[in-house]
Amino acid sequence: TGNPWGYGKQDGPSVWHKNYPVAEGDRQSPIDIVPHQASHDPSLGPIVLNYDKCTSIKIANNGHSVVVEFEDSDDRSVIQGGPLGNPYRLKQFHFHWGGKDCHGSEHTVAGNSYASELHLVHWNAVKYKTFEEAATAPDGLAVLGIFLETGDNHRWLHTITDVLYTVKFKGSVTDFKGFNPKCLLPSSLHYWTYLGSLTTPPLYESVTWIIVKDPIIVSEKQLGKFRTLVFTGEEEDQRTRMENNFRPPQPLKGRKVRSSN
Ligand SMILES: Cc1cc(C)cc(S(N)(=O)=O)c1
Ligand SMILES: [Zn+2]
Repeated sequence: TGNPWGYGKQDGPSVWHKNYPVAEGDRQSPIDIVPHQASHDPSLGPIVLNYDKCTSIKIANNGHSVVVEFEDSDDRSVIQGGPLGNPYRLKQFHFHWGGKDCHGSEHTVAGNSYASELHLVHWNAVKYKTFEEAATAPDGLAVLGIFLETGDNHRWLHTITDVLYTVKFKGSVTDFKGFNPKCLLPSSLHYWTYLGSLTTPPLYESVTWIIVKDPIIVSEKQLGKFRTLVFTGEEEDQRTRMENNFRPPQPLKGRKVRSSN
């Protein structure tokens, strides 16, 4: 029941390649985004989110992050436009964060980290029958990345931080209905986009990344509540705080990053 991988010295990003050789592949994520090297592509239209009918189901601690899962048996909540050739269905969202505010995001911008990064994960249900199948296809997933910066209190994030105590331990799950993640987006959806991978094992190279340029602002107190989660299960004697669950930037290997504008 041990963890096959983690974020520690012995099982962290620097050794993932031993069990997951794709870790050294040509389209790995995250990356450092250098704004002035991103090519502005006028053909890149706006990102369109249709989340009004989204159905959140539960919130869970999977031993790596805190995840909110959605009903994805039909096209009730999709992302489309931008670099995407068809609509992609919302499946879940989760976060990555640091032990201190100076780091925690996965993508960096001109070498700078944010305190946290929100990932809204979508899958190509037009071309693939299941999420699992899409997750192994080069055009299978689309992940919308939103940076979190500390400052004022975020007026809606409390809906999530108020229930984190119920999913403190790995394997815990709580009902979480009626949450629309649209409330976690910044006003402008200008973005960078590039072809990459899942940022945790199995690191499949199946993600079209759409990284929103503007961060959302959350308070240090709100972010601190994420750090009360633990990587370990209730039955384990270890209580390892869940923090620094981010992979550092990976080599670009000649990839182009495009900018919406
Ligand atoms: C393993 C894994 C699964 C999912 C759905 C999403 C990711 S990520 N962090 O690339 O968004 C990783
Ligand atoms: Zn993620």
